[in-house]
Amino acid sequence: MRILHLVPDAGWSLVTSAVLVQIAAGILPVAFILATSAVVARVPDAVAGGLGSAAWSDLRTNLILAAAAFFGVQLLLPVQELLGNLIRRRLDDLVRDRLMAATQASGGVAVMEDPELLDHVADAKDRLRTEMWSPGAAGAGQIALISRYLQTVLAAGVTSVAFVWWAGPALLVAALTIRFGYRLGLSVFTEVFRSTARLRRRSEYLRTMLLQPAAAKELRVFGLLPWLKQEYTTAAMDAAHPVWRARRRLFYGPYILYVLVAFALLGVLLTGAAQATAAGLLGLGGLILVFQASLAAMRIGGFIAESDVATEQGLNAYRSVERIERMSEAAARTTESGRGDPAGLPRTVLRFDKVSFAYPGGPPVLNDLDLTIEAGRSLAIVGLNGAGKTTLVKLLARLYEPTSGAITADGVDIRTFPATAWQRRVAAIFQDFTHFELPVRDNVAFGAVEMLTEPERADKVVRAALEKAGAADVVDRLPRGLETPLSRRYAGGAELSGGQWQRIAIARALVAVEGGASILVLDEPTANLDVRSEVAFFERFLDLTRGVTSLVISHRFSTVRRADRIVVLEHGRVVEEGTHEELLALDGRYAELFRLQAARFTEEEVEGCE
Ligand SMILES: Nc1ncnc2c1ncn2[C@@H]1O[C@H](COP(=O)(O)OP(=O)(O)OP(=O)(O)O)[C@@H](O)[C@H]1O
Repeated sequence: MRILHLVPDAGWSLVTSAVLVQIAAGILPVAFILATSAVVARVPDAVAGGLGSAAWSDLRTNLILAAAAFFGVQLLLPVQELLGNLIRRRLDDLVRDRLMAATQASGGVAVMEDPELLDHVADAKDRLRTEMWSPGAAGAGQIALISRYLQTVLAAGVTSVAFVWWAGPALLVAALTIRFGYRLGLSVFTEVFRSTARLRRRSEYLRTMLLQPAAAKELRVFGLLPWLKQEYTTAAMDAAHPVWRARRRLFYGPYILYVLVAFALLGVLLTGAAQATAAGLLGLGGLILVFQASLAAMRIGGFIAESDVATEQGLNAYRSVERIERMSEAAARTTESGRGDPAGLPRTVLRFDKVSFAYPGGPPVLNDLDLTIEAGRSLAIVGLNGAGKTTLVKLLARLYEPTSGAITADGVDIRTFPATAWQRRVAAIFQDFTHFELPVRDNVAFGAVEMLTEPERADKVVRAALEKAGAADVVDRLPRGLETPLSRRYAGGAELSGGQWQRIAIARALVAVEGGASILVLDEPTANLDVRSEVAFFERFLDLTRGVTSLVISHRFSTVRRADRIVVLEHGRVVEEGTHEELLALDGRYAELFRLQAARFTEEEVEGCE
């Protein structure tokens, strides 16, 4: 029923045409059986009457009818397939759109990291890619059943009329019982298959690692290829074994039952029909009719290639899509329900007020954190690995929501704005920022994507940002300038170094500021820049972003010391804050870390001079 509700979305005219064709495809085989039996019944009289007799012309008419029914069935086959394919494609396109809309419904990313959601996404994506087992194929498969059921009912009816009244009901009960038993087995099997989604996801990940260039360097340098192949084989077998076991358990037994019951019932019916013929109660044509119609009626008990697996697997994929929609809608209700407008904020201050946060199922990362970020000033955050610096920024960008406490902009809780609206205020370049395999222009203009609708302005702004980020000369050297795709996988594409990519990302952030973002976050912005470039960048950066609220996370003290204020994060709390000089004078954690790093640099310099 679930899938049937979806079917009309393929378009009424298409669905109506497909249903009509299916009805014809259900009637024609029974017409063929009737006509061929009539042919057999008329042969003795026609032979006796000779050419030109009434019996002969009767025989000819029935032969023509049988031939017409036969060719009708053959002609309808490609039409059934074509209409089925159209329905499948249309429905799959719609389901694909729904899947994409669902995964983008929330401004937060927590739901996208939920393993349950990821299993459902993997399952739905897999099934949509196969086409044979997709929700669309399930819709088309349901329609294909019309001809099968119609044929069964008509053929059973024929046996009742032509032989004994109970033959038809007996055939129907036997065939449908076997069919529903088989379908039940199929649905349990599909559930078993679905439950292996996580195992299949792991084996798919290992296979992708073997095939894609991302891990090619490490796999070779560390000699991981044999290990990975073994691991992939094990993972693939772990995913396959439960499916194979279920297949043996659920299908072989019912299939044998089907064959036995079909044989027994057909044996009784056909022996009865043969005896009736011998006794002169049923003609030769009647015997052939009962024989063919009984076989046709029982056929529905077996496997129906164009429908069975597709409907079960497609339905499961559709359930996954519905589950994703429910999970994403629930997430979006939390992140997008605010109605406020954050335009122009913050004018004075951003505040973390007793903010605590833990990733789902994980230990606390932030504990009652209080932090004040003055608007229009620069703030640096330092702390050891895992202290929660990036997490703090993710909360500020509303990629996650605090477990308790609140983040406010000029005193207004930022949850009163839709997350997607608030995110337009924030330009963040994360440590693991995305290397879009797209032209330089897009990579930079994505800071304010609406700019791409005005190519001339976009080019001007992009060039200016590249200049400021110190990446103009890198781009000038590229074969197609701003048009160069940043990946060797495309003709005329180029691969950039880590530091060059970082400059591109910084330019992206500057474009975002130009586009109206008022909070600029740079997480380890200079980690890939050499020391001289880093110093030059920061001097320029502070000038460029004057008046913008900027947050910089860095392990390099040469970077953070230039910020207006510095906070030290430890165990999910701010443990020290002040200017570089104040924190040194405090002689606490910051001073200790600074001295450690300074000592290392001094040693390196001394060694370098020796
Ligand atoms: N998506 C995530 N899901 C679950 N746990 C996470 C996630 N991201 C980070 N963590 C955990 O949260 C803690 C803080 O991580 P975070 O990235 O905020 O630290 P950080 O201070 O930025 O560290 P680094 O200096 O190494 O970048 C770590 O223990 C990490 O394992």
